[in-house]
Amino acid sequence: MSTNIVECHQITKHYGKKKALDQFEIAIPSGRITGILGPNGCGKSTFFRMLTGLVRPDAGHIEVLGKAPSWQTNQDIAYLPDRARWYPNHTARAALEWGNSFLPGFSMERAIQLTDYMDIDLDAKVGGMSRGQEARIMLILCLARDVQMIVLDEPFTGIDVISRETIVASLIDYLEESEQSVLISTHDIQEVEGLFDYTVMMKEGRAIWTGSTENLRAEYGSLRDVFRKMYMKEWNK
Ligand SMILES: Nc1ncnc2c1ncn2[C@@H]1O[C@H](COP(=O)(O)OP(=O)(O)OP(=O)(O)O)[C@@H](O)[C@H]1O
Repeated sequence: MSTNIVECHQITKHYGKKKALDQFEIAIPSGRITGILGPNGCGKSTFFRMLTGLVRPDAGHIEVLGKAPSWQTNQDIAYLPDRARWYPNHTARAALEWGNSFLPGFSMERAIQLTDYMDIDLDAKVGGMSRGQEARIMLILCLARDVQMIVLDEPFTGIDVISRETIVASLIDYLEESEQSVLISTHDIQEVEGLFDYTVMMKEGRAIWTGSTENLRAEYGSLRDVFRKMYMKEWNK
């Protein structure tokens, strides 16, 4: 198998007349925490849905973990869709029990450790939790799986800065021990800048920069500066 977990060549995807991905070209190495960064509507979720076999390209070629994505990809990838919510009347424990019954590679032991680590009361109902606590449960459902790849679509949206800092710190600590490859999309780089060791910058359905975050910083300054340039259309690459 190649050392890249994801390879996309000349991917195009339309929704009606709207072009969501435009000759999208990318190679993502394994074992990294990769940030997929870009403004609203640049195609991040479309790319993630394609990785998990939920959408197909109109043209081009995609390989994930050395194979074309399909419904079986669920065996190898833990995917957190954007705007994912859990049933409000269920407890955190019920969410984990569901994960244990239905998600391939799920470890109840690891899930319980993570709830302890992320300070979640197992007997609390999700409906009575804060947005940040619920987000942690959705993350735990992904992180407790022994899969090669974890894909998190906008996991920090709507979460306040303090909770976000806590979640990011837990993620960094937890993933340091792991050999899993993690892809995280965000349009808001505040407080997550230290999380990514590999970065893909997207704009208007294209990957406009891909490489180690260290190289990106050396070339252009902080991710925040790069982002600002993108928004202000100063980016000519
Ligand atoms: N099911 C759909 N039907 C029609 N248009 C869609 C659909 N899904 C996405 N789009 C459009 O495709 C483009 C890319 O959307 P996508 O959700 O992939 O971007 P994104 O970068 O994830 O955005 P955000 O950060 O706002 O979640 C947008 O213009 C969006 O409106």
